[in-house]
Amino acid sequence: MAQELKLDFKSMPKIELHAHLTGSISRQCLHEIWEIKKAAGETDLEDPLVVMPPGRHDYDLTTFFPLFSSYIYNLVNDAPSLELSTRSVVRDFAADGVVYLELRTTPRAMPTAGLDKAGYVAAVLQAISGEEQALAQTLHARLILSIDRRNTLDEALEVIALAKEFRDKGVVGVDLCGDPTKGDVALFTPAIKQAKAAGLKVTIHFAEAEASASEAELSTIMSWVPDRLGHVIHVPETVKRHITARKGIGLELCLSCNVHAKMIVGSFEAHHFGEWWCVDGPVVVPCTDDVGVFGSPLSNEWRLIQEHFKLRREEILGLARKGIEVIFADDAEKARLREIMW
Ligand SMILES: CNc1ncnc2c1ncn2[C@@H]1O[C@H](COP(=O)(O)O)[C@@H](O)[C@H]1O
Repeated sequence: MAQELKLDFKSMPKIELHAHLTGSISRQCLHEIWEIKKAAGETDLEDPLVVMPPGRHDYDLTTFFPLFSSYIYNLVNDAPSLELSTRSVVRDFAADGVVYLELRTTPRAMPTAGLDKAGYVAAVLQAISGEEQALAQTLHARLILSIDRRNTLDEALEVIALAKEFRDKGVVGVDLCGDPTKGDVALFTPAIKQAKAAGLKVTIHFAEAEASASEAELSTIMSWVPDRLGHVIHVPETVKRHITARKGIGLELCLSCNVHAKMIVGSFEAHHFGEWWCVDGPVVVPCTDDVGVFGSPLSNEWRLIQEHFKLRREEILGLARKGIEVIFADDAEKARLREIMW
Protein backbone atom coordinates (compact mmCIF):
# COMPACT_ATOMS: atom_id res chain seq x y z
CA MET A 1 0.00 0.00 0.00
CA ALA A 2 2.80 2.42 0.96
CA GLN A 3 4.41 1.49 -2.33
CA GLU A 4 1.19 2.36 -4.14
CA LEU A 5 1.25 5.91 -2.75
CA LYS A 6 4.75 6.67 -3.95
CA LEU A 7 4.67 9.25 -6.70
CA ASP A 8 7.42 11.54 -7.88
CA PHE A 9 5.38 14.71 -8.31
CA LYS A 10 8.15 16.56 -10.08
CA SER A 11 8.51 13.92 -12.77
CA MET A 12 4.75 13.47 -13.08
CA PRO A 13 3.71 15.31 -16.29
CA LYS A 14 1.45 18.16 -15.18
CA ILE A 15 -0.90 20.79 -16.56
CA GLU A 16 -0.88 24.35 -15.18
CA LEU A 17 -3.87 26.47 -16.16
CA HIS A 18 -3.93 29.35 -13.66
CA ALA A 19 -0.58 31.13 -13.50
CA HIS A 20 -0.33 34.93 -13.57
CA LEU A 21 2.84 35.80 -15.46
CA THR A 22 4.11 38.61 -13.22
CA GLY A 23 3.21 36.73 -10.04
CA SER A 24 5.08 33.67 -11.27
CA ILE A 25 8.48 35.37 -11.57
CA SER A 26 10.89 33.91 -9.04
CA ARG A 27 12.55 36.23 -6.56
CA GLN A 28 15.93 35.16 -7.89
CA CYS A 29 14.94 36.26 -11.39
CA LEU A 30 13.63 39.60 -10.06
CA HIS A 31 16.91 40.01 -8.24
CA GLU A 32 18.89 39.36 -11.43
CA ILE A 33 16.84 41.96 -13.30
CA TRP A 34 17.41 44.40 -10.45
CA GLU A 35 21.17 43.75 -10.50
CA ILE A 36 21.36 44.47 -14.24
CA LYS A 37 19.37 47.68 -13.85
CA LYS A 38 21.27 48.76 -10.78
CA ALA A 39 24.61 48.30 -12.55
CA ALA A 40 23.32 50.37 -15.46
CA GLY A 41 22.04 53.09 -13.09
CA GLU A 42 18.48 52.42 -14.28
CA THR A 43 16.72 51.80 -10.98
CA ASP A 44 16.38 53.28 -7.52
CA LEU A 45 14.23 50.42 -6.31
CA GLU A 46 15.27 48.32 -3.38
CA ASP A 47 16.62 44.79 -3.98
CA PRO A 48 13.69 42.35 -4.53
CA LEU A 49 15.32 39.96 -2.07
CA VAL A 50 14.89 42.67 0.58
CA VAL A 51 11.38 43.70 -0.46
CA MET A 52 10.24 40.06 -0.74
CA PRO A 53 12.58 38.10 1.52
CA PRO A 54 13.05 34.44 0.51
CA GLY A 55 10.74 32.31 2.62
CA ARG A 56 8.14 35.04 3.11
CA HIS A 57 4.84 33.84 1.61
CA ASP A 58 2.26 35.28 3.95
CA TYR A 59 0.92 37.97 1.63
CA ASP A 60 -2.80 38.56 2.11
CA LEU A 61 -5.15 40.35 -0.23
CA THR A 62 -4.28 43.75 1.22
CA THR A 63 -0.51 43.36 0.85
CA PHE A 64 -0.57 41.23 -2.31
CA PHE A 65 -1.96 43.57 -4.97
CA PRO A 66 0.24 46.58 -4.07
CA LEU A 67 3.28 44.32 -4.52
CA PHE A 68 2.59 44.50 -8.25
CA SER A 69 1.37 48.08 -8.67
CA SER A 70 3.98 49.67 -6.44
CA TYR A 71 6.98 47.40 -6.95
CA ILE A 72 7.24 44.57 -9.51
CA TYR A 73 5.66 46.61 -12.35
CA ASN A 74 8.29 49.30 -11.76
CA LEU A 75 11.08 46.75 -12.01
CA VAL A 76 9.81 44.72 -14.96
CA ASN A 77 9.16 47.76 -17.11
CA ASP A 78 10.94 47.30 -20.43
CA ALA A 79 11.38 44.77 -23.23
CA PRO A 80 14.60 43.11 -21.92
CA SER A 81 13.23 42.57 -18.39
CA LEU A 82 9.92 41.35 -19.79
CA GLU A 83 11.70 38.84 -22.02
CA LEU A 84 14.07 37.68 -19.31
CA SER A 85 11.29 37.22 -16.75
CA THR A 86 8.87 35.50 -19.14
CA ARG A 87 11.52 33.04 -20.29
CA SER A 88 12.51 32.35 -16.70
CA VAL A 89 8.87 31.64 -15.73
CA VAL A 90 8.41 29.19 -18.61
CA ARG A 91 11.73 27.50 -17.77
CA ASP A 92 10.79 27.15 -14.08
CA PHE A 93 7.47 25.49 -14.93
CA ALA A 94 9.23 23.10 -17.32
CA ALA A 95 11.82 22.21 -14.68
CA ASP A 96 8.96 21.36 -12.32
CA GLY A 97 7.54 18.83 -14.82
CA VAL A 98 4.83 21.00 -16.37
CA VAL A 99 4.13 19.79 -19.91
CA TYR A 100 1.33 22.18 -20.76
CA LEU A 101 1.16 25.73 -19.44
CA GLU A 102 -1.44 28.42 -19.81
CA LEU A 103 0.08 31.65 -18.61
CA ARG A 104 -2.12 34.68 -18.19
CA THR A 105 -1.16 38.32 -18.17
CA THR A 106 -2.73 41.77 -18.12
CA PRO A 107 -1.57 43.70 -21.20
CA ARG A 108 0.41 46.62 -19.85
CA ALA A 109 1.83 49.56 -21.78
CA MET A 110 5.42 50.46 -20.92
CA PRO A 111 5.55 54.02 -22.22
CA THR A 112 9.11 54.83 -21.12
CA ALA A 113 10.30 51.76 -23.03
CA GLY A 114 8.17 52.58 -26.08
CA LEU A 115 5.94 49.51 -25.73
CA ASP A 116 2.18 49.80 -26.11
CA LYS A 117 -0.16 47.00 -24.99
CA ALA A 118 0.10 45.21 -28.34
CA GLY A 119 3.89 45.45 -28.09
CA TYR A 120 3.71 43.94 -24.61
CA VAL A 121 1.62 40.97 -25.80
CA ALA A 122 3.90 40.44 -28.81
CA ALA A 123 7.00 40.51 -26.57
CA VAL A 124 5.51 38.00 -24.12
CA LEU A 125 4.49 35.64 -26.95
CA GLN A 126 7.91 35.88 -28.52
CA ALA A 127 9.64 35.12 -25.22
CA ILE A 128 7.33 32.14 -24.63
CA SER A 129 7.99 30.64 -28.02
CA GLY A 130 11.73 31.30 -27.76
CA GLU A 131 11.83 29.40 -24.49
CA GLU A 132 9.59 26.62 -25.82
CA GLN A 133 12.08 26.05 -28.60
CA ALA A 134 15.00 26.11 -26.19
CA LEU A 135 13.22 23.45 -24.15
CA ALA A 136 13.01 21.21 -27.23
CA GLN A 137 9.23 20.99 -27.11
CA THR A 138 8.79 19.23 -23.77
CA LEU A 139 6.52 22.04 -22.60
CA HIS A 140 3.87 23.69 -24.75
CA ALA A 141 2.53 27.05 -23.60
CA ARG A 142 -0.42 29.24 -24.49
CA LEU A 143 -1.39 32.73 -23.35
CA ILE A 144 -4.58 34.10 -21.79
CA LEU A 145 -5.08 37.87 -21.68
CA SER A 146 -6.47 39.27 -18.43
CA ILE A 147 -8.96 42.05 -17.95
CA ASP A 148 -8.39 43.77 -14.60
CA ARG A 149 -11.48 44.42 -12.46
CA ARG A 150 -10.41 48.07 -12.25
CA ASN A 151 -10.54 48.43 -16.05
CA THR A 152 -13.12 50.54 -17.85
CA LEU A 153 -15.28 48.82 -20.45
CA ASP A 154 -13.14 50.41 -23.19
CA GLU A 155 -9.99 48.95 -21.64
CA ALA A 156 -11.66 45.56 -21.40
CA LEU A 157 -12.70 45.76 -25.05
CA GLU A 158 -9.08 46.57 -25.90
CA VAL A 159 -8.02 43.32 -24.19
CA ILE A 160 -10.56 41.38 -26.27
CA ALA A 161 -9.31 43.10 -29.45
CA LEU A 162 -5.73 42.11 -28.55
CA ALA A 163 -6.80 38.53 -27.84
CA LYS A 164 -8.38 38.37 -31.30
CA GLU A 165 -5.35 39.99 -32.94
CA PHE A 166 -2.90 37.54 -31.37
CA ARG A 167 -5.07 34.45 -31.52
CA ASP A 168 -3.03 32.82 -34.28
CA LYS A 169 0.14 33.44 -32.31
CA GLY A 170 -0.75 31.61 -29.10
CA VAL A 171 -3.52 33.54 -27.31
CA VAL A 172 -6.34 31.15 -26.48
CA GLY A 173 -8.65 33.05 -24.16
CA VAL A 174 -9.41 35.84 -21.74
CA ASP A 175 -9.59 36.13 -17.96
CA LEU A 176 -11.08 38.57 -15.47
CA CYS A 177 -8.84 39.10 -12.45
CA GLY A 178 -7.50 41.77 -10.11
CA ASP A 179 -8.35 43.00 -6.64
CA PRO A 180 -11.70 41.35 -5.76
CA THR A 181 -12.73 44.33 -3.63
CA LYS A 182 -12.69 46.59 -6.69
CA GLY A 183 -15.02 47.10 -9.62
CA ASP A 184 -18.42 45.87 -10.79
CA VAL A 185 -18.18 42.87 -13.08
CA ALA A 186 -21.51 43.65 -14.80
CA LEU A 187 -19.64 46.40 -16.64
CA PHE A 188 -17.74 43.74 -18.59
CA THR A 189 -20.70 41.81 -19.99
CA PRO A 190 -20.33 43.30 -23.51
CA ALA A 191 -16.60 42.49 -23.53
CA ILE A 192 -17.09 38.87 -22.48
CA LYS A 193 -19.90 38.50 -25.03
CA GLN A 194 -17.52 39.73 -27.74
CA ALA A 195 -14.86 37.27 -26.62
CA LYS A 196 -17.28 34.35 -26.76
CA ALA A 197 -18.68 35.45 -30.10
CA ALA A 198 -15.12 35.43 -31.45
CA GLY A 199 -14.63 31.86 -30.22
CA LEU A 200 -12.18 32.79 -27.49
CA LYS A 201 -12.26 30.75 -24.29
CA VAL A 202 -13.22 32.47 -21.05
CA THR A 203 -12.03 31.94 -17.48
CA ILE A 204 -13.14 34.14 -14.59
CA HIS A 205 -11.91 34.71 -11.03
CA PHE A 206 -14.98 33.60 -9.10
CA ALA A 207 -15.95 34.28 -5.48
CA GLU A 208 -12.34 34.56 -4.33
CA ALA A 209 -13.29 37.00 -1.56
CA GLU A 210 -16.55 37.78 0.17
CA ALA A 211 -16.51 41.16 -1.57
CA SER A 212 -16.65 39.42 -4.95
CA ALA A 213 -19.21 36.79 -4.02
CA SER A 214 -22.51 38.64 -4.02
CA GLU A 215 -25.43 36.78 -5.55
CA ALA A 216 -25.62 39.46 -8.25
CA GLU A 217 -21.94 39.11 -9.19
CA LEU A 218 -21.98 35.32 -9.27
CA SER A 219 -25.13 35.14 -11.33
CA THR A 220 -23.77 37.73 -13.78
CA ILE A 221 -20.62 35.65 -14.23
CA MET A 222 -22.53 32.37 -14.61
CA SER A 223 -24.73 34.07 -17.25
CA TRP A 224 -21.57 34.53 -19.33
CA VAL A 225 -21.24 30.71 -19.48
CA PRO A 226 -17.51 30.74 -18.69
CA ASP A 227 -15.41 27.74 -19.69
CA ARG A 228 -13.50 27.77 -16.40
CA LEU A 229 -13.68 29.43 -12.99
CA GLY A 230 -10.75 30.39 -10.76
CA HIS A 231 -10.60 29.98 -6.95
CA VAL A 232 -14.36 29.30 -6.36
CA ILE A 233 -14.27 29.96 -2.60
CA HIS A 234 -17.28 31.81 -1.18
CA VAL A 235 -19.94 29.98 -3.14
CA PRO A 236 -23.52 29.63 -1.83
CA GLU A 237 -25.18 26.20 -2.18
CA THR A 238 -27.51 27.32 -4.97
CA VAL A 239 -24.55 28.47 -7.08
CA LYS A 240 -22.67 25.25 -6.28
CA ARG A 241 -25.59 23.32 -7.78
CA HIS A 242 -25.45 25.56 -10.84
CA ILE A 243 -21.71 24.86 -11.23
CA THR A 244 -22.20 21.11 -10.77
CA ALA A 245 -24.86 21.13 -13.48
CA ARG A 246 -22.41 22.72 -15.92
CA LYS A 247 -20.77 19.49 -17.08
CA GLY A 248 -17.16 19.95 -18.07
CA ILE A 249 -16.64 23.39 -16.54
CA GLY A 250 -13.05 23.71 -15.31
CA LEU A 251 -12.32 24.71 -11.71
CA GLU A 252 -8.83 26.14 -11.21
CA LEU A 253 -8.12 25.63 -7.50
CA CYS A 254 -5.05 27.20 -5.91
CA LEU A 255 -4.37 25.65 -2.51
CA SER A 256 -1.20 27.38 -1.28
CA CYS A 257 -2.31 30.80 -2.49
CA ASN A 258 -5.67 30.47 -0.70
CA VAL A 259 -4.06 29.21 2.52
CA HIS A 260 -1.12 31.64 2.65
CA ALA A 261 -3.29 34.64 1.73
CA LYS A 262 -5.88 33.53 4.32
CA MET A 263 -8.57 33.49 1.67
CA ILE A 264 -10.07 30.42 3.34
CA VAL A 265 -10.68 29.69 7.00
CA GLY A 266 -8.29 27.03 8.26
CA SER A 267 -5.40 25.31 6.57
CA PHE A 268 -4.93 22.86 3.70
CA GLU A 269 -7.27 20.17 5.00
CA ALA A 270 -10.07 22.77 5.09
CA HIS A 271 -9.54 23.73 1.44
CA HIS A 272 -12.55 23.30 -0.85
CA PHE A 273 -10.44 21.08 -3.11
CA GLY A 274 -11.63 18.34 -0.76
CA GLU A 275 -15.23 19.14 -1.57
CA TRP A 276 -14.90 19.53 -5.35
CA TRP A 277 -12.31 17.07 -6.64
CA CYS A 278 -14.59 14.07 -6.81
CA VAL A 279 -17.82 15.87 -7.81
CA ASP A 280 -19.18 14.52 -11.06
CA GLY A 281 -19.49 17.32 -13.65
CA PRO A 282 -16.86 20.00 -13.08
CA VAL A 283 -13.19 19.25 -13.74
CA VAL A 284 -10.84 20.30 -10.93
CA VAL A 285 -7.35 21.41 -11.91
CA PRO A 286 -4.86 22.25 -9.13
CA CYS A 287 -2.92 25.40 -10.04
CA THR A 288 -0.27 27.69 -8.55
CA ASP A 289 -1.71 31.20 -9.15
CA ASP A 290 1.46 33.14 -8.25
CA VAL A 291 4.33 30.79 -7.50
CA GLY A 292 6.77 33.72 -7.26
CA VAL A 293 4.80 35.11 -4.32
CA PHE A 294 3.40 32.02 -2.61
CA GLY A 295 6.44 29.85 -3.25
CA SER A 296 4.76 26.53 -3.94
CA PRO A 297 5.50 24.99 -7.35
CA LEU A 298 2.87 22.79 -8.98
CA SER A 299 4.63 19.58 -7.94
CA ASN A 300 4.27 20.73 -4.34
CA GLU A 301 0.57 21.51 -4.82
CA TRP A 302 0.06 17.86 -5.84
CA ARG A 303 2.14 16.70 -2.89
CA LEU A 304 -0.05 18.77 -0.56
CA ILE A 305 -3.14 17.24 -2.14
CA GLN A 306 -1.85 13.76 -1.47
CA GLU A 307 -0.81 14.66 2.06
CA HIS A 308 -4.03 16.38 3.12
CA PHE A 309 -6.70 14.61 1.08
CA LYS A 310 -5.19 11.11 0.93
CA LEU A 311 -5.85 10.53 -2.74
CA ARG A 312 -4.62 7.20 -4.05
CA ARG A 313 -2.04 7.06 -6.82
CA GLU A 314 -4.64 6.21 -9.46
CA GLU A 315 -6.91 9.01 -8.26
CA ILE A 316 -4.08 11.52 -8.57
CA LEU A 317 -3.07 10.37 -12.03
CA GLY A 318 -6.71 10.25 -13.13
CA LEU A 319 -7.35 13.78 -11.87
CA ALA A 320 -4.20 15.11 -13.53
CA ARG A 321 -5.25 13.57 -16.86
CA LYS A 322 -8.81 14.87 -16.52
CA GLY A 323 -7.36 18.39 -16.73
CA ILE A 324 -6.70 17.73 -20.44
CA GLU A 325 -10.45 18.09 -21.05
CA VAL A 326 -10.49 21.73 -19.98
CA ILE A 327 -7.34 23.17 -21.54
CA PHE A 328 -7.96 25.98 -24.01
CA ALA A 329 -5.70 24.58 -26.75
CA ASP A 330 -6.96 22.48 -29.66
CA ASP A 331 -7.50 18.73 -30.10
CA ALA A 332 -3.98 18.14 -31.41
CA GLU A 333 -2.55 19.44 -28.13
CA LYS A 334 -5.03 17.34 -26.17
CA ALA A 335 -3.93 14.27 -28.11
CA ARG A 336 -0.26 15.04 -27.36
CA LEU A 337 -1.04 15.31 -23.66
CA ARG A 338 -3.00 12.04 -23.64
CA GLU A 339 0.14 10.41 -25.03
CA ILE A 340 2.57 11.82 -22.50
CA MET A 341 0.60 12.06 -19.26
CA TRP A 342 0.82 9.06 -16.96
C1 LIG B 1 -5.06 35.95 -5.24
N1 LIG B 1 -4.94 35.74 -6.63
C2 LIG B 1 -5.25 36.67 -7.56
N2 LIG B 1 -6.51 37.17 -7.63
C3 LIG B 1 -6.81 38.13 -8.54
N3 LIG B 1 -5.93 38.65 -9.39
C4 LIG B 1 -4.68 38.19 -9.34
C5 LIG B 1 -4.28 37.19 -8.44
N4 LIG B 1 -2.98 36.94 -8.61
C6 LIG B 1 -2.56 37.77 -9.59
N5 LIG B 1 -3.58 38.53 -10.03
C7 LIG B 1 -3.55 39.59 -11.06
O1 LIG B 1 -2.43 39.36 -11.90
C8 LIG B 1 -1.57 40.49 -11.93
C9 LIG B 1 -0.13 40.04 -12.01
O2 LIG B 1 0.13 39.36 -13.21
P1 LIG B 1 0.16 40.05 -14.65
O3 LIG B 1 0.78 41.41 -14.52
O4 LIG B 1 -1.25 40.12 -15.13
O5 LIG B 1 1.01 39.14 -15.48
C10 LIG B 1 -1.90 41.23 -10.62
O6 LIG B 1 -1.62 42.61 -10.72
C11 LIG B 1 -3.38 40.96 -10.43
O7 LIG B 1 -4.16 41.89 -11.16
